[in-house]
Amino acid sequence: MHLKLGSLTAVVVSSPGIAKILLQKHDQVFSSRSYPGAVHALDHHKHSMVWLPVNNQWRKLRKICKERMFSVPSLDSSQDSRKQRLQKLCEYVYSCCIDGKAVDIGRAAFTTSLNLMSASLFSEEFVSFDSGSSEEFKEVVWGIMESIGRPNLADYFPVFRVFDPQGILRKSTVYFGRCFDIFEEIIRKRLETRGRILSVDGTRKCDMLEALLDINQNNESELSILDIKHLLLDLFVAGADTTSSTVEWAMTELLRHPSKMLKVKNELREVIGKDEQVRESDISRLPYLRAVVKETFRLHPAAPLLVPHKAEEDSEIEGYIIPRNARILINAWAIGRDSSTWPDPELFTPERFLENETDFKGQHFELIPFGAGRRICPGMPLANRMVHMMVASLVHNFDWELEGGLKPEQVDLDESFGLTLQKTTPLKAVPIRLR
Ligand SMILES: CC(C)C1=CCC2=C(CC[C@H]3C(C)(C)CCC[C@]23C)C1
Repeated sequence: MHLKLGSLTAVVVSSPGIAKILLQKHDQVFSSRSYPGAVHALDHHKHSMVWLPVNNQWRKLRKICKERMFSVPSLDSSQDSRKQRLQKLCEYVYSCCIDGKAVDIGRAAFTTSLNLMSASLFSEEFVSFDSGSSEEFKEVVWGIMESIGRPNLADYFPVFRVFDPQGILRKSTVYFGRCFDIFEEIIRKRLETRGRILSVDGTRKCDMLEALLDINQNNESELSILDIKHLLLDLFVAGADTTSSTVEWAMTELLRHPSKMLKVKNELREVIGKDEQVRESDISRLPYLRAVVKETFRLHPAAPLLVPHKAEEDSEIEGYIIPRNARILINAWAIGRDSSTWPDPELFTPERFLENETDFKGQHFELIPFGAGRRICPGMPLANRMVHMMVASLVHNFDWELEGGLKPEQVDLDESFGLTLQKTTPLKAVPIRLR
């Protein structure tokens, strides 16, 4: 589809075949980014792995993510601190259970996602479920999502850019600045303790910040402290709301289909054991849980149009002319509901993934919630663990009743699209203690 958005030309791709051509076969021409004006805040576009074109700086950041932060050994080493944060989620849900209070699944998952990210990055807790302590960080990330998510007139009519008519650039600059202040404090404290620990060879933390500071301390030109702050900003914005909205959609679909909820519960009870907790290494032994997550990614991709690509030069694809500088939107949402690819696309049927090996890791273009090709989401390995572990913990440790005696078929699937695909009415469910 070709859209004229003000002075911007957009091309929307809604079929797996064309997505494969743009993201894999001809990915050189299409692997740059077309980005919203807000990304200029604090010159983020000059440092951000998400928004940089494919150049040496971009390759360097991707290499650090792949080898030092999201590799299996690196993720395994921060597994225990994530486990503690999941324990906190279960304690919070348990407290609601005792009070007979409903849980806002999306909000609880957002807090947990932030804590799982900060556990992996800094091995420390960031936000708590009740308001108050470091609520500020939650508010900052929320604010960034909100300000970037809103359509910006200046993006479609560049002549307005200098006026910043909706104040989006100004707000983003304030939010980014507050984020950087928080990161600066964490980095300063860590550099101090690192100095002491290295001298008395105490137990160093094994989190991603250690890996980043190792690189920075060895070769400042390789990765500056400023680069680290921009990278942390990308990771939190990319990893928090996307993970929590996916968990909320998964729980929504399971509450709409009690028989599927029961199948996940039974699989967890058989494989893990009634009184045991799920571990990240168990995920590969839980095929039905994995099928539920894949079906959630198919119907409710957190970034329905992925991250906008840009055509570097005029090109012809399957007879269509894509003009230079066109904004390319890959419609992962439509691809996941394409009736010529998926039988009964509207039905939530995880069973469809039990017969075949279709996966979401970028090989199968009919399921690309993380994108594909060289710009595929670098955080996918961590996202994969967080989503499976949050759904498994909520389902394995509690039974759930819909608030206000709502019937499963009454749970609505309305979507509101900000930056990520939000559920319009937050999912509220009452936890019933199993044991
Ligand atoms: C402006 C910066 C902080 C920023 C980084 C990453 C992102 C931003 C907005 C859109 C957002 C999603 C597409 C929802 C998921 C991946 C990360 C990304 C692309 C905003």
